[in-house]
Order: sequence, then structure tokens, then C-alpha cells
Amino acid sequence: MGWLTLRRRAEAPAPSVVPAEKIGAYAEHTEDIDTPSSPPQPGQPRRFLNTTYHLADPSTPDSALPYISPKILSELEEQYKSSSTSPPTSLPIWIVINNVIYDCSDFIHEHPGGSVVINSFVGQDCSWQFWRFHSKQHLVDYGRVLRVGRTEGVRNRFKEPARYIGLGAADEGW
Ligand code: HEM
Repeated sequence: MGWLTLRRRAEAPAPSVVPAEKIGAYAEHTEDIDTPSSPPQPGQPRRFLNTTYHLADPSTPDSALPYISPKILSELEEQYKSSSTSPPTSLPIWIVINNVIYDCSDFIHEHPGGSVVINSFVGQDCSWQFWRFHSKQHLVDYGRVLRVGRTEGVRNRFKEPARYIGLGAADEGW
């Protein structure tokens, strides 16, 4: 089943997510080697492979986000898929849009488009799928506070279908 078969929610609730400027997120990248004893609570930084990843400050440009290797994302994808708990509570819910990693661990519960679509892209690129449903403003208002890092070369497992542009658009100089 492709992701496109996911149904649009006819009566989706109004978004209850908090805009970026109302959240006091901060940037700090630290590492330690402790093992967590319980799943992280909402708002807590997420840990993966003995590293703690904090949400970046909204003022940080994408280019200054900490680099996270695609190998780490691929490892996350594997662990997420093979976890015995569904969905896994101890793993961060990271997705990649235009080489930026968004931590949707808390946001997934508020996402107006539901949790299934986000869960299905953990550790993967979902750029073109994201742009089918959202504008740049959505990323500014809701995504900016979810950034944990930047990466490169993460795969999107679906080929983007060609977009149909009608003659009307051609007439308008597209
Ligand atoms: C950083 C990650 C994401 C953020 C911040 C985000 C944010 C949002 C917001 C704010 C809305 C409500 C839009 C509105 O009502 O105007 C929305 C709806 C939606 N999102 Fe996302 N989203 C994210 C990731 C994704 C992904 C990866 C997918 C699927 C590939 C997805 C699919 C959808 C769908 C299907 C809707 C409902 C659209 C509709 O009903 O018209 N989202 N999202």
C-alpha cells in the first residue's frame, strides 16, 4: 500500500498545535552514556544510541543545526520497524524534510493529519509528501520548533509521481 492511499480526514479537528513563537525551545547538543529507565515524558529531550538530542532554538538557521549522519537515521528506521512495542515509546520519531530532521515525538499526538503518516516515515525522507499537504508557512509555524538536526542523502522510499500541470497553468507562464 502506498502512502497516497491514506485517506484525507473529512472531519479532522482544527489544529491544536502551538505556534513556534509560543514555545521556549532551546538549543543544546549533549552526549552521555546513561540508559533511560523509562520512556521520555512530553517535552523531554529524546535519546538515541546513547546521545541526547535537544530541540534547536527557533532562531538557529538550518545550516547551523547539528549534523546527524544518515547512518543514524537508517539505524533508527530499523529499530523502529523491528521494535516489539508498536509504536515504540523509547525511540525518537524523527522524519526528514529537505535535509532537516524534525522530532515529532510529541507533535505526532497533535498532528491534524494523524499519526499514521508520520509513523510511516520514521528515519526517512518525506519531503515531497510533506509538500503535497503543507505550505512553507506550516513548517515555519509548527515545524521550526521541532528541528533537532540536519542531514544529507536520506532516502525517500517512494518516487515522486509527476505533477499534472494543466494548459491553464502553461498559459500563465509556468
Ligand atoms: C514536521 C512535520 C509536520 C508538521 C509540522 C505538520 C503540520 C501539519 C499541520 C499544521 C496541519 C494542518 C494544516 C491545516 O489544517 O491547514 C497538517 C495537516 C496534515 N498533514 Fe502534516 N505535518 C507534518 C508532517 C506530515 C507528514 C510527514 C505528512 C504525510 C506525508 C503529513 C500529512 C498531513 C495531512 C494528510 C494533513 C491533513 C491535510 C488536510 O486535511 O487537508 N504531515 N500537518
